[in-house]
Amino acid sequence: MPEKTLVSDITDDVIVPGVKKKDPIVVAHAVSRRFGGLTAVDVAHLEIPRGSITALIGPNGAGKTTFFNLLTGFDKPNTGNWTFKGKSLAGVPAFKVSRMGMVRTFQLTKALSGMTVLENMRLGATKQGGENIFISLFKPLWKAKEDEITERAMQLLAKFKLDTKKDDYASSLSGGQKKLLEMARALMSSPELVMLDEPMAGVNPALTQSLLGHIVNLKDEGMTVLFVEHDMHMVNTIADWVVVMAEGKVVAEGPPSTVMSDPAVIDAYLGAHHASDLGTIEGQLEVAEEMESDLIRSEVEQDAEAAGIAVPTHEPAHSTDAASTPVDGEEKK
Ligand SMILES: Nc1ncnc2c1ncn2[C@@H]1O[C@H](COP(=O)(O)OP(=O)(O)OP(=O)(O)O)[C@@H](O)[C@H]1O
Repeated sequence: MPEKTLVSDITDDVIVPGVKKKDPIVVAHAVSRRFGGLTAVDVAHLEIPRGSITALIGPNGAGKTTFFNLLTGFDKPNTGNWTFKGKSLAGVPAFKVSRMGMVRTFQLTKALSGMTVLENMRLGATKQGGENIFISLFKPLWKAKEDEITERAMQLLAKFKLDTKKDDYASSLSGGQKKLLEMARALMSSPELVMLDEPMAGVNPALTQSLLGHIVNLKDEGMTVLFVEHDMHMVNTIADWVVVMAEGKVVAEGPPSTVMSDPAVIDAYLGAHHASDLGTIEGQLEVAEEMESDLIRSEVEQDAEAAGIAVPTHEPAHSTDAASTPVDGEEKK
């Protein structure tokens, strides 16, 4: 079990959606994005705590990926502003955002299939020598820069156990290995905030533990992590803080233990009209069966175990078994 950041290190305020953090790395305010008549994102206020692991959860279509796209400059909002390390990022294009230390991965990996693993890594390096006209004129200067980039790439590949695959085409990697490559590539720019969109989706169970370990390591190395995930076991295990979105809005936030049993969160997943009494273990078990997902499951399991009630097993909404592993990393978003 990774060491969790104390709630008192994150905030001293009463925990409500939009609560102020002691040391926020991102502060978003009044951010909205509409697609025709649909408001996909409508975040009144959200602060992401520095040096912690924050999970962004919510039902399908809640606006999580769209919010990621906005923060990282891959999409433009209709309204709002946000800062990263105190600097305004609204209107800053994606490549500049990553240079400023905020990088992201995608729900379906964007490893370039026709390039080798090492070439993919080298693309992740920012401020390459060839981009500077002065440096590009002097071979010793750009050669030294190139060597430095390759060395860093090889160090990261070794860490992610992909070094023996450096000359393989990215297309030959499994879904999980592509996720690892994407994470390793994101680290080429030495970011301060790493944003991961569904890091566990399509990953073979054999690699999930390794991926979890790598995410926890990012925090141990001083980085802030923000990740979107449907796998509630993962959220419970590694997140210090959980933000819940529904219909574009932040409906709840807090430490995993309280958020998972918050009726507003259960409503967000199930709709407001369900009969189960969430105040009882039996009621929680009914909800767990009804929603057919992992939400609140680990909480319920712990409570049920304590009360000696058997918990029926089920597949998570977003299966992580090998059968669901994408053949190739072609992106949907
Ligand atoms: N480019 C687009 N054009 C039109 N509608 C879009 C576009 N992108 C997203 N949407 C809509 O915006 C809403 C939010 O989508 P988004 O992908 O952000 O949700 P999500 O919470 O990431 O969902 P999931 O968990 O399924 O990935 C959805 O209703 C989606 O259909």
